[in-house]
Amino acid sequence: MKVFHLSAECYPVAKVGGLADVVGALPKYQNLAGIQASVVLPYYNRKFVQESEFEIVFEGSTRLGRKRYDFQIQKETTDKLGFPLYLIYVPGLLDRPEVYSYPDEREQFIMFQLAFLDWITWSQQKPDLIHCHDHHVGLIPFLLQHSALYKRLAKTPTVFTIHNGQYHGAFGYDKFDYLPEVNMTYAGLLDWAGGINPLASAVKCCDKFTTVSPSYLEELSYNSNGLEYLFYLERAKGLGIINGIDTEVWNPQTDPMLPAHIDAQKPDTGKLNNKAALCERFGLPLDKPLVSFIGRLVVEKGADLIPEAISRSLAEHAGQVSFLILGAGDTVTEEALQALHTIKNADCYKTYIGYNEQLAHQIYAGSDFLLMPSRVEPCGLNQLYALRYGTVPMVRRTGGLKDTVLDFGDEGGYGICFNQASVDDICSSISRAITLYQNREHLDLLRKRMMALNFSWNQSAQQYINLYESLKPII
Ligand SMILES: Nc1ncnc2c1ncn2[C@@H]1O[C@H](COP(=O)(O)OP(=O)(O)O[C@H]2O[C@H](CO)[C@@H](O)[C@H](O)[C@H]2O)[C@@H](O)[C@H]1O
Repeated sequence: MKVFHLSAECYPVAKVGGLADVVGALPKYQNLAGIQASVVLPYYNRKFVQESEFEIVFEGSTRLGRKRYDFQIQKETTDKLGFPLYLIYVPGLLDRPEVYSYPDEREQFIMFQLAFLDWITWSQQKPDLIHCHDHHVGLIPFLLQHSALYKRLAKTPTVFTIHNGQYHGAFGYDKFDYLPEVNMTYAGLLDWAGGINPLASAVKCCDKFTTVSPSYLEELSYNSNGLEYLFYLERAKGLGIINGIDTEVWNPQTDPMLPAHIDAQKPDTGKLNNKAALCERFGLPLDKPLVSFIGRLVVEKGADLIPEAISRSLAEHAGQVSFLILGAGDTVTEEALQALHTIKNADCYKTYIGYNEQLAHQIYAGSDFLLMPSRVEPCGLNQLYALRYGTVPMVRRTGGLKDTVLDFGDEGGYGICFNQASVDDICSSISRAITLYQNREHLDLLRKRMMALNFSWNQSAQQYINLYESLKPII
């Protein structure tokens, strides 16, 4: 079975968040399970691309509005990521370093989709299925079925995975002419609330949509930034499949980014050595429980609550807990986190504003607790990395966090769970963390329990394959 994954991100080529981790791992595990899964990405002028070798496998040109663009399909020659990787190179549009935030982002992603469809149409390929990830490639299911240009592929099944239902990629009808000629009888399938909405269109037109956890599938019907009714209507087409993690990249016993490795059977020494290196780098005390946060500093992640929760906890538990934050995002939150460095007890607090992959690995390994007070969390990977690195996740019960973390107070549990994305709930979970840290035997038991959990991709990759198989008769 031949499947193309289409996405804006893929680790290690271009990563902004968890989408990259999934697209960089799922196809690898699917190939190991016996299907032929490839990844198609926009071309990014970044380190991985500069340091790898590519061959041109197709050249074409396609129209976007009034302009015609030449494009190339470049294939990485060695398949070193565990799957064939194709980049779509469009001089002047898809040839830049950043993944998002260009003023012509809309044009970039439409062009990406059109060039992909042109390529597989003109090169006479016959994929068994096309798997699209998030709104950046949400127009594919509609275009396949309702543009005469791609008629040959019209019956190709499509799966659409929602990693984040808050972002839809919507745009106005003034950009309608960026699309190729489509059958206007069906143009309503592009629409939501008077605009072209790629996420809504994908949900309407795909054969099956998936969410990255079962709980998130339910939540979309009451929290999806305006698409609630659509998700309610289309609920029979949805399936929740929990993300896995790439256990080769995220292996505490071999991870080259760590100063010390962690043995899952005897985690204490490895944890301590990692914590010592981290505390030394940031000037934090080694003998206090270290609570960390890693992620985009946005409202969805509850990042705006963190500054007040930290300042309150440092006042209530002076000298009993320390904090380390790694992230970038909303300016107000970044500034509030920076301002905390000047408060009383600030010697137990450090923040690093920016993106740093290696530091993230070191924080998962060297922290005692990882805080995730998310308002919305479709799956969450950070808690899975924390579990694998023996760090107790402190999570708000929502989406995938609810599906993957059991409170240590419950039988067989290992994490700290709370119900509200509020400063109060975060502070009480910090108090629980401090108490737990004082009971070293219990903490050691939880670490061993967490590190024995299996969140590898094997099972979820197979669930996707089963889903693909179930769509085959449509061909
Ligand atoms: N400043 C920084 N420096 C270094 N590394 C950083 C970083 N900020 C974030 N990261 C890394 O980026 C990834 C974030 O993963 P999440 O699952 O939290 O992602 P995100 O919300 O982007 O993705 C969406 O898609 C994923 C995948 O489906 C879902 O799990 C998730 O719930 C959904 O919101 C992790 O690998 C984390 O370590």
